[in-house]
Parts: sequence; structure tokens; C-alpha cells
Amino acid sequence: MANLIMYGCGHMGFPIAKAILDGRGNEASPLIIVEADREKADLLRRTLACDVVASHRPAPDDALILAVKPVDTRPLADSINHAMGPDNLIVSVMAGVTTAELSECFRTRQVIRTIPNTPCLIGQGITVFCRTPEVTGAHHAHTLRLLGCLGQVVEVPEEAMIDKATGISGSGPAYVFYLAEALRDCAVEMGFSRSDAWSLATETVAGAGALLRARQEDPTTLRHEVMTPKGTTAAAIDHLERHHVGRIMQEAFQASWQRAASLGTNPLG
Ligand SMILES: NC(=O)C1=CN([C@@H]2O[C@H](COP(=O)(O)OP(=O)(O)OC[C@H]3O[C@@H](n4cnc5c(N)ncnc54)[C@H](O)[C@@H]3O)[C@@H](O)[C@H]2O)C=CC1
Ligand SMILES: O=C(O)[C@@H]1CCC=N1
Repeated sequence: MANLIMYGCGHMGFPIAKAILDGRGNEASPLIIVEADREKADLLRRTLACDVVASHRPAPDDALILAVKPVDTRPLADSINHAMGPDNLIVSVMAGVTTAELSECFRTRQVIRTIPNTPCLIGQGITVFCRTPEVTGAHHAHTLRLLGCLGQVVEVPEEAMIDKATGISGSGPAYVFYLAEALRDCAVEMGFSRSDAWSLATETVAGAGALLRARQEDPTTLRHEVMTPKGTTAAAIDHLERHHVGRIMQEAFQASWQRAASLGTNPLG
């Protein structure tokens, strides 16, 4: 593989680029970042040790990481696909854009479709991916090494699982941050300083996440260790259950999945 070219370096592209440049995954291929926003590109140039350019024509054996918004896929493809062919590898992180659309847009059948999440900035993400049968063994192995730098990696045989993973782990960090916001705001309302409220919310979410991972036990078990019968935690959980919050959260995750399934490259989608 000649070069690794990343198109779009925003909220999702940046953590991936950082992981690559930290030397955790791309021993062989230099990284080139293509970022259309001039101010963002200037900032990236000062932050990351790699070429950051406004446009780039790929060579026939380059691998392209696509991290633009789904609606920007076709304009991007129209600007570069005249230079592309069957030896190019596409690694997409875009929600909802199918391997069929990517193949058609970028004139190669070698497509790896992923859904990462933002904790990959600190190597603690999880990336779910699928691949077309045409992806070569070498490209598959190289991409696995690359994605491994971002955190855990799960390969799924069915592409439909990617939209579902989007509703769980792709969007998932936002659900956790939403809980952190509620904890922080309630602490402020109770009279804590903003700084203490931030610490209470952050350490509770981070500590619970770390404990969940360290213990490797069912979250229900861990929750019951906190919940004294008829105690303070039960008062909170009973309130949530009375309002069916668990079910409502599951409906919300499914709404994310449905949105992913409807996204595609269509600007009106
Ligand atoms: N933000 C997240 O947590 C996640 C995002 N994704 C996917 O990642 C993709 C990017 O999302 P974000 O990073 O959040 O968006 P973003 O808006 O932060 O970044 C997209 C970047 O692409 C650039 N861009 C647009 N057209 C371009 C072109 N032709 N050439 C070069 N650069 C171009 C924009 O200037 C922008 O900086 C989306 O498709 C999204 O579905 C997937 C998983 C999680
Ligand atoms: O909200 C979005 O559309 C993107 C995809 C997954 C997370 N963020």
C-alpha cells in the first residue's frame, strides 16, 4: 500500500489520525490528511506531524479513509474518482453509507465499512466493521492493525449489523455524556459549585465505566451491589422504572439505528 489518505479530519477523523500518527498502527504507510476547511487544516498542521492538504489525487494503490459527513460523499467522489480503480482500498467510517454506494462512488470493490467511536482518541474506542469479499488479505490485515490502535475491533459478517452498531456504540458515547450532563446539572441545582459538580459527574461516570470493564461482570450485578434494598439508590431506580426509562432508552438507541439505516449519501436523506 503506497499512502494512507484521510479525507475529512473532524470529530471522528482527528482521533483516528492521532492514533495512526502516535505510531500505533501505520508502520509502513505515510498518512496524508485532506481537510477542506482551511481554518481546521491550519490547526491540524500545527497539531499533527503529517501533511495536511486541501485536496489530493489518490494513486491507484492508495488506501483512503473516508471521514466526511455522509452527504459529502458524492461531491468528494466526483472530485477524485477519475484517478481511482480496483486496487484502491476504501475504509469508510461514515454512518449509513453502504458498501454498494461506496463501490459505485469510488470505482473500487475493495471496501471496508466501519463504525468507530470517539473514545478511540485515547485508544479506548470500539470499532465494528464489515468488508466486501474483494478486499485482499493484505488490505484486511493492514486495516485490522490500524483499527486495533483505536481500541477493540469487532468484525461482523452482515453489513446490516453496522447500522445497528451505530445505534449502540457509534452514538453510544453521547448517551453516556448525556447522563454525565444530568448528574452535573442536578449537582449544581443541589448547591455544589460547578467545579465540584463536574468532578462528581465525571468521576462517577469514569469510575463506574472502569469498574464495569475491570470486573467483567453483568452490569445488573454491579448495580445491585450499589442498591441497598429500600435504600437511596432504590429510590432513584424505582423512579426511573416507574417512568419506563430503560425501555425509553432502548427506543432511543433503535431510533439511532433507524436513522443510520436511512442516511446514505442522498443530500435530502
Ligand atoms: N462524530 C462521531 O462520533 C462519529 C462520526 N462518524 C462518522 O464520521 C463522519 C465524520 O463525522 P464528524 O467527524 O463528526 O464530522 P465533522 O463535520 O466533524 O468532520 C467532517 C470533516 O470533513 C471535512 N470535509 C468535508 N468535505 C470534504 C472534502 N471533500 N475533502 C476533505 N475534507 C472534507 C469537513 O471540513 C469536516 O472537517 C460522518 O460520516 C459520521 O457519520 C462515525 C462514528 C462516530
Ligand atoms: O450522529 C451521527 O450521525 C454520527 C454517527 C455516529 C455518531 N455520530
